[in-house]
Amino acid sequence: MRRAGVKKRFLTINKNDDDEDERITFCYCERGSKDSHKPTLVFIHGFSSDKHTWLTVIKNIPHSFHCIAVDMPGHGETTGFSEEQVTADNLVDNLKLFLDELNLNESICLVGTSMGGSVVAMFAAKYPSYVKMICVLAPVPPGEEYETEMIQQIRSGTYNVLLPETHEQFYATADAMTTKKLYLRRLLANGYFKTRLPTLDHHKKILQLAFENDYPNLEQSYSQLKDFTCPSLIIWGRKDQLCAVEGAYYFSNLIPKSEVILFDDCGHLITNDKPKETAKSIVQFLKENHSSEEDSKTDTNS
Ligand SMILES: CCCCCCCCCCCCCCCC(=O)OC(CO)CO
Repeated sequence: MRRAGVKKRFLTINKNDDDEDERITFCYCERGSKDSHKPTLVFIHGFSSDKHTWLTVIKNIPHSFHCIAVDMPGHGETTGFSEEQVTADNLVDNLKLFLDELNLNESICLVGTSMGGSVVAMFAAKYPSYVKMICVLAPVPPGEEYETEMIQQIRSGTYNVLLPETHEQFYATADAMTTKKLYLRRLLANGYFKTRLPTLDHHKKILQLAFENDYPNLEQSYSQLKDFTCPSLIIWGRKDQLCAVEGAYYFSNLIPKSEVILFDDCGHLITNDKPKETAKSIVQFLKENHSSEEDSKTDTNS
């Protein structure tokens, strides 16, 4: 792998022994191993992105933390899904399968960005016992109240800032999504047009279906978070043009034990614009919330 200590792994799951079509292979990056004293950090990327988006953050997290960044169905090197299967419900349930297979079913901190943040929020609403804490970075807020011009343009088919097709559009996307030039350089270096253009139609289809089927139900899908009692960290960039920063307060009003951090000079791609600050915020949040619980355990034992 590109960074020291981070290994790339594959995990195949047979959902149905009699049917090869129901075999899925997750690809993920892992650093360290499970530690009974600390929650494992599991990272979920956004739409048309992949596990590598987290490397900038993970490299700023102390090595004592077990970290996993997984490619979600329909993305990266995870295989075995058709576009129609990449729905919010499926992403949530397949994430559960993945975690079950790795025995990570009670003490994780689930971290997600953008569409991945939405998946994390829905996962916590549906399977609260799996998580100790969640951290969402600019998840998609529900409804027209929070709808930005960019979301409107994507939804109406006028212009899709998330899937640039020409160099000109690519620069416009970089300008709109990030305050740092790094994003641009990294993607160009990786050959954006070589790696992304072949998947363009595939991602167009996934996004179109998400807007048709999942977007109208977001409020409903998030609603159970009102009973979610685990500590939740909400991170947003003040210069986010895609998911309105006011969404941070939608989530903090919904989730009982939540905390908001807003970054100045930060666009929608938080892992690109504020990798160090994001890592620092997550680690501090983990320490504050996890150690207090350990302390109280020690107190009752003594
Ligand atoms: C298929 C599951 C549906 C889940 C629920 C979400 C439903 C609404 C999706 C539409 C809104 C899409 C905006 C996402 C932006 C994003 O993810 O940005 C990436 C860069 O492209 C950041 O890394």
